[in-house]
Order: sequence, then structure tokens, then C-alpha cells
Amino acid sequence: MASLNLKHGSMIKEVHVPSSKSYANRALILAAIKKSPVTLENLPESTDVTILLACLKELGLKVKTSGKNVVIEGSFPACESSDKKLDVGEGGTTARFLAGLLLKGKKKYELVLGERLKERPWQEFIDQARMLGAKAELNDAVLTLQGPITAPKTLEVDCTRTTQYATAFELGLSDFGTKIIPVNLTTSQSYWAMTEKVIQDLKQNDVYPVPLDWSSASYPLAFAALNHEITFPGLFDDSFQADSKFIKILRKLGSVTENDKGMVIKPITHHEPISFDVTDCLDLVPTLGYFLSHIKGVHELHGTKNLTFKESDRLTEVMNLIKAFGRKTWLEGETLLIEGSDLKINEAKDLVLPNDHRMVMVGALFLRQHSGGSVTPPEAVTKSYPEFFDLFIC
Ligand SMILES: O=C(O)C1=C[C@@H](OP(=O)(O)O)[C@@H](O)[C@H](O)C1
Ligand SMILES: C=C(OP(=O)(O)O)C(=O)O
Repeated sequence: MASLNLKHGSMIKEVHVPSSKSYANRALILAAIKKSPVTLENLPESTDVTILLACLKELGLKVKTSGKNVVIEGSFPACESSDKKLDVGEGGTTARFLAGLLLKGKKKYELVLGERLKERPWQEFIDQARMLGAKAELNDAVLTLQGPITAPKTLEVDCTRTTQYATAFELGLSDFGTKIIPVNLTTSQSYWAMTEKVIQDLKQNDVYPVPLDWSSASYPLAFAALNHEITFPGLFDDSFQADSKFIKILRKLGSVTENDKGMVIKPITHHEPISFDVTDCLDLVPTLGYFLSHIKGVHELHGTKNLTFKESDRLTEVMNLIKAFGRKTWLEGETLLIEGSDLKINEAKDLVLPNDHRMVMVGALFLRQHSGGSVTPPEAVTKSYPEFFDLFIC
């Protein structure tokens, strides 16, 4: 496993953030169902998206790519030809949304799940798929599915550990008129709202421009607010992306200017303790861990429970990283507390992190902020932000 060396330093002054994998993977599933051709514009290069696209091709859909645009022709399950084994990587949205789609087919599908993804919650999907008449079983890393399911009028989907199955059924059954009822919907609520929004958008349009990604934006936004001015062309508030709530904290600390071209972030003008509910925007926690570690005061992040179900146990990992850079952090129930300071660590660090894009990106920000060092495994960033390390070429 190669590592990447990084020095202390700055970032490029104008950041074009990639488009959103969450929007893109929803739109891809809907395009696969829709009988007329659908064009997706500005598709991200995130491997969660490129893997889903490759799987759709393998299923028999026609995929025509031109630069960052892609046209999907044909529809599933009409395009089915034979049983398939599909490598789905580490993406929750990739594998879970695809699994929801495949339940419509008659063929047998084996999804080969990545090392970490096979450990993340699956049972709620398997139980539901069986209840609807499909074969569904997970043996080590292989999820075997065989439909077709009979679509019910209503379907309750448990969201205690993840909202992605409610989304998977809502997308997969969107042409049957089944009413999906998300049960225990407390975390990641905006993602459920995003699902309904994309369904409406694709009902009305055959061309879908994928919006910019606030989760990816959060890294250079945080760096700008701690270090130097950065402009973000084309980045505007988006209430369907919970991670856009980060801008509220930045506004409070006086670092945001907006105009019709996008956002400009300047270093914060004052320090104050931050108390913030992350129940809806768990993916922001690593970024907030980095950001708040450098702002004086004791900060509180409430509602961290489901962080343990992500690409790593992010609660443990983010706390380890914060401690490695000399800050105090502790848990009180589901609240993560971080004591921020302006202490600079003067020795280089070699960070060996889990294969988790968000932990690797945040590790890199810490190194750049302090005295550099190395980060492993750098390739993890391809899951959502393959161009991430280009931010430091300046
Ligand atoms: O539907 C989506 O696009 C997502 C939902 C959230 O997951 P959970 O519902 O598992 O919290 C989020 O963390 C993930 O990055 C993307
Ligand atoms: C949790 C994430 O993604 P997913 O659940 O789709 O793997 C993420 O991007 O941080």
C-alpha cells in the first residue's frame, strides 16, 4: 500500500467541486428504469458512480459516454439476458440502490461486496426482499438476489441504521406506484427528501444535470475558513444535501460571502464554541473534527450514533486523528466533544488510516495544517473525490 507525502502549505485559490455521487446514483437507477433515453450531465468520476455505470452496462443497458455526459438507453428488466456476477466495490449507494433495482428482474444476480461494505448493515434489505417474494442471501461477501418481487401498495422500510434501503425501494419501485413508508427515520433525513426530489425531476425531464457535491466541498471550505480565501464557482445552498449545513457554521463565524457566481470563503473572523446537530449530516463529522480542532473552545457534535456504520467506524477514527494532533476529544452519550486550540504540531506525521475516503481527506487536511508527513491509503479518495489531492498543487 503506497503512501502519499504532503508538506505543510496552502491550497489552490479557486476550487471547482465535483458533482454529487448521491444525486448521480439515484439518477442512474431511475434512468435504468425509464423507457425513454435519459442524459445525465456532469457525471462525477467517483468510483461509486463509475462502478454503478459499469454494472448497468453489464446488465444490458446501452451507455453512451461523451466527456462528462452519459446517455442511458434501454430499460431494466427488459434488457436482462443472463445470470450475472457483479463487482460493486465499497459504495453503499452503489450496491444498495442496485440491489433494489435487481429485485425487479428474473435472473440470478450475485453482487460481490467490498471488504468493508459486507460488514455494513444488510439484514433489513434481505428480510424485506424475502418478504416481497425474492431470493436474497448474503454469504461472506456475495449477496445473491433473484426476483421478481411482487410490488405491494405500501412498504415500510426500517431506517434505524441507514436510509439507503428506503431509497433503494423507492427508486426501484418508482414505476409501480408503491408507497414507501420510511420507519424510524431520524438520521440522514435529507437524503430521503433528495430521493423524492430526483424522482420528480426525472419524471418531468430526460436531461438531468447532476448538482455539485457539498460533501466534497466541505474539505476545501474548512481549509479556507482556517487558512486563506478560496472561491467556489457554481456552489450554492442546496437543502437536499445535508452537508450544505456546514455553511451555517461558516456564516456564524463570519467567513462567507456569496454572489451570483458562487461562494467566497475567507478565514473566520472570530472564535466561539460550536454546538451542532449532525444527525442529518453524518458525513460532515470528519470535516468538522478537523475544523473544530483548530477553533478555540469546547465544541459539541450531537447525534453521532450511526457513524459506526460508515466506510469505517468513523467515530473512533475521527477521535484518534484529533488526538494524534494534540487535541482533547471525548464522548458523552451520542455527543462528540472536541476541545479546539491553535496549537501547531511541529513534527511530521505518518498517518495510516482505514480505506475510508473521508478519513483520508481529513487526514490530509491535518497534515497540510501542521507539519506535513504522509497519508495512507491515498487512493481511498477515489470513492467520492478522485481529484482531491489536486487541491494541494499550488
Ligand atoms: O442516500 C445517500 O446518498 C446517502 C445517505 C447517507 O447514508 P445513511 O442513510 O446510511 O446514513 C449518507 O451517509 C451517504 O453518504 C449517502
Ligand atoms: C457513507 C458514505 O457513502 P456510502 O454509504 O454510499 O458508502 C460516504 O460517502 O461517506
